[in-house]
Amino acid sequence: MGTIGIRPRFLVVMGVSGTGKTTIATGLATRLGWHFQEGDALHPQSNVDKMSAGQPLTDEDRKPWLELCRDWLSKEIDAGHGAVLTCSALKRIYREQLRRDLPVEFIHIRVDPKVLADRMTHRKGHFMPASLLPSQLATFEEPGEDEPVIHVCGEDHPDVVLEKLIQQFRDEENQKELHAAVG
Ligand SMILES: Nc1ncnc2c1ncn2[C@@H]1O[C@H](COP(=O)(O)OP(=O)(O)O)[C@@H](O)[C@H]1O
Ligand SMILES: O=C(O)[C@H](O)[C@@H](O)[C@H](O)[C@H](O)COP(=O)(O)O
Repeated sequence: MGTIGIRPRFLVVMGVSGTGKTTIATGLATRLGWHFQEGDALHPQSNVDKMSAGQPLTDEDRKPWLELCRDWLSKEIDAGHGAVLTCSALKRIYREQLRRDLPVEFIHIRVDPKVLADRMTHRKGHFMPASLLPSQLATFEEPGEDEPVIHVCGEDHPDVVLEKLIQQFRDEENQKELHAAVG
């Protein structure tokens, strides 16, 4: 158990560009004392150059990047330390690649596209241009019920999102303890 009674989890905070992945993932890592990795920092330079030039990535571009993301998760799982990674994880096959043989869960942040466009236009110091938002939205595949995904509303204040998530983690721990005691 961690310092506030929550077992280590291995989370990918996902969603299209501008949904607040970095904001939520760093908030969770800070509050829970877990390790954090910015998925954007694992992109090969060729991917960053492509996105900076306003070109969307292809499946082939994303494959080696997703493998680096999975490697990071795998190392954290071996170490047994709670961990949070940001990664757009737009398609089901990408999410399958990330969690292949690993107990990885996703937190999907939903935000209205109009709000996203506004956020991306005002965000400073980031390589991702707002012009790539339509291709992000077109590529995105809504996670299925069979995928290990928690959905959150990214239009709430980040503190509200974080409180709800941590409460959900606590509730799940309590349910497990109850089942163990009864069963
Ligand atoms: N819940 C939120 N409400 C309002 N603005 C937000 C929220 N989450 C993030 N932002 C802002 O939106 C922009 C994108 O957030 P960021 O965390 O970088 O998203 P992502 O990592 O998904 O691209 C930033 O300027 C950030 O401050
Ligand atoms: O798969 C992709 O097309 C990219 O990973 C993309 O989804 C990601 O969003 C960018 O790296 C920009 O970074 P932000 O998501 O932080 O805006």
